[in-house]
Parts: sequence; C-alpha cells; structure tokens
Amino acid sequence: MTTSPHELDAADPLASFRDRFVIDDDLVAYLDGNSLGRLPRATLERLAVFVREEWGGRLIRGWADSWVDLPVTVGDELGAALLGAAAGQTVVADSTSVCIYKLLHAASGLRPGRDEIVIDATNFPTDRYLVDSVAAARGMTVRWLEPDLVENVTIEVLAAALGDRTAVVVLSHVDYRSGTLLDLPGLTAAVHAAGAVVIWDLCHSAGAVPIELDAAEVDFAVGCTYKYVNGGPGAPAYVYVARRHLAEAHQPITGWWSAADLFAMSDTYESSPTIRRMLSGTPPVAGLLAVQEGVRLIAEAGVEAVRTKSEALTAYAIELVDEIGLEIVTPRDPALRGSHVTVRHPDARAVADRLVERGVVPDFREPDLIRLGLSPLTTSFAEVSAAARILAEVVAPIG
Ligand SMILES: Cc1ncc(COP(=O)(O)O)c(C=O)c1O
Ligand SMILES: Nc1c(O)cccc1C(=O)C[C@H](N)C(=O)O
Repeated sequence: MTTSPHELDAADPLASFRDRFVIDDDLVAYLDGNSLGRLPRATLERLAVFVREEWGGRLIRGWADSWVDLPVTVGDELGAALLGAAAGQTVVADSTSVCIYKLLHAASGLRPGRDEIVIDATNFPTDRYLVDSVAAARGMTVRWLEPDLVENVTIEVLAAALGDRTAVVVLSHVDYRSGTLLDLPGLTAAVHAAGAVVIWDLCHSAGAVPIELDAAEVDFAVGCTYKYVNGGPGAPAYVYVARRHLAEAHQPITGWWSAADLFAMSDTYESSPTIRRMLSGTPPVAGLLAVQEGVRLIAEAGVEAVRTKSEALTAYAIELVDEIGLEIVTPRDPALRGSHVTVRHPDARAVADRLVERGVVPDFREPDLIRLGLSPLTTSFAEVSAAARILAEVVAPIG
C-alpha cells in the first residue's frame, strides 16, 4: 500500500515552489520537465519589463547598461548555484550543440600527440554526431564504448578503453534514456589517470542533481538551460572551462565576442584571456534573463533540497509503475539515477499517445521507451499518482 500523494505533498518542503510557475489546469500531469521545464512566473514579469523598459526604453544603450556582461554574470550565478564552479569559469552562450563543438576542439588541442576521442554509443545524438565530425576534421579517431543502457559507463567500462592515445572523453552525467547517473568524480579521475581530459554534458543533471565541478577537477562541461533550469525553449546553453585550462582553451568560432576587446574592433583577432573567449557572437538577452530567473529559483530552493525531492519523486514513480507491472529501465538505487524514470513497453509510442490524449504529458524515445520526467520544483506527488492511474488504464487494453 503506497502512501497517499496528498500526505507526500503536504510533507514536501518544496511544495510551494509549484505556485511560482505557470500551471495549466487542463493538464492532469506534466512529466516532461526533463525536456522542457515549465515557465516561472518571475520570468513572465522579467521579460515583460525587459521588453518594455530595456529594449523599448534603452535601445542600444542597453548593451552598456548591463547586457554586455550578462553571459558572464549569469554564467557565474549558474556556476555557483548549480555547478560548484567558482566565478570566471562559466559562460552562457549558444546552444549545447555549438558549445560541445567548441569544447571538443578546445579539449583536443590540449593533447596534441594523442588522436582518440572516447564516447559511449548510448550518449545523446548531438554529442555522438559532433564527436564524429570533430574527430574527422582533426584527423582523430573515435573510440566507442558500448555499455549496458542501465548500468551505463562505469569506471571499469571506461578504464578498459583508455590509453596513451586518448585525448578527450565525452560523457553525459545522466543518460537521456535510462536516467542513469554516472560517477562524475570517479570517471573524471580515471580520465586524468590516463592523461586525457573530460567533457561532461550536464543537460539531464544540472538543476536536479548537485554537481561539484571544481571539487572533482573536471576539465570542461556543457549543458542546456531549458530542462530543470526552466529557461524556456531554445534558452542559451552554458559552458564551463576549468581555470587551469583557460589560457590554452582555443575554440574555433572566434567571433568578435570572444576577442580580447569587444569594441576595439582590431584588425587581427586576439582571444579574451577570460572565459569570454568561449563566446562568439551577440548573445540572446531575453534568453539570458530567463536563465537567470530559472537559476535563482533553484538557488532559493537549494540544490540539496531539490535532490531530496527528486529522489522521493522518482522512488514514488517507480513504486507506482511496479504496481502496474511494467518494465523499468532506470536504476532502482536512488544514488544511481537522475530525475526521470523510464518505462519500456513494446507499444511505447501508442501508450505515450494515449497518455497525451488523457492529459498526461511524458515523452516517447525510440524504439520502446517512455520517460517520466519529474521536475522537483514543479512536479507534485499528486501529479505522479494521477499519471500512474491513467498509465494503468491506458496499458491495460494494449497488454
Ligand atoms: C544530453 C543532451 N545533450 C545535448 C542536447 C541538445 O542540445 P541542443 O540544445 O543543442 O539541442 C540534449 C537535448 O536536447 C541532451 O539531452
Ligand atoms: N532540445 C529539444 C528540442 O529542441 C525539441 C524537442 C525536444 C528537445 C529535447 O530537449 C530532447 C531532450 N534533450 C532529450 O533528452 O530527449
């Protein structure tokens, strides 16, 4: 007998954060915050003021007022609140894909005599495609790890692939399909022991899982802001470069925003000595402000409290899915999973479609997976319970 969802919501110290977001009453359950987080009310207000007063009122003067520094100030705020990163190492820019491209070049350049990039075949498509293309462009080869989807990349699996040819390793902190949380400090140490550098993709962990990049001596990291950070569709990504690598981190999209003096408009390019060197062109100001609001909400809640709720939500979802009797491909040990729970079903697409028809929004991932994304600041236990009841009804006739 499971605990009542209302008791769980009543005991949840973060329950009131849900009211800080726009909640569509027509939906029974929104379980896709791991793809696109909900809209914070503060962002509605902030963007309205920005458009009216800053863009409308200040026009070009807005850059000198504050916009020009936003990639770094929001980066520092995000780094401190979510990544365990001291100031001066994180910048908000571009998309995750573009940032991965930049980091792959910067990281490969740190290990000139080595010619292998290691990545797992379970990684997100954009990471895999970019590793392939950057390796081809630099005359390097790709070494593919083939881990089990649920166990994912363990230290043993990685260590077996590392060697004196390894230049760079690319890993996702939480697997986008299974939700498996990798051992970031342990794997980073294994990469360093082999003399290589690591790029961590934090898309599915930042904002839901505490991260300590400086303490783990991570080299590079990247992530998006539209999932658990609630920055909105297409909100800019962030890139982290450990201070010790800054001077030697050369990224290939050397636009005027990465130059030493933005408005000097020199004849020749000279990289900024600071984290600004990871920028390229004019940043999306509205997106940066939305990211800042999202970061501030998580900082206010506290990452540890967010993680505690995430573990409780995923445990509750697993309990309810077990009662229905469906297969779960997410680790059962809370220490080994992020904030989504993935169900395998042979007719996953039909199940997902029927859930959506009944007001429950999960997402479907090829070929047979349904992800239930549990966003600690916005998902209630009542929502999970209602979704599970409908899931049971939907799968019954499908079998
Ligand atoms: C692990 C991971 N990396 C990268 C991306 C995508 O990056 P982009 O924002 O460039 O589309 C996603 C999701 O879209 C993702 O889940
Ligand atoms: N980035 C997305 C997009 O541009 C459209 C639709 C979905 C997304 C996603 O975020 C997908 C997500 N990264 C995933 O894990 O599947």
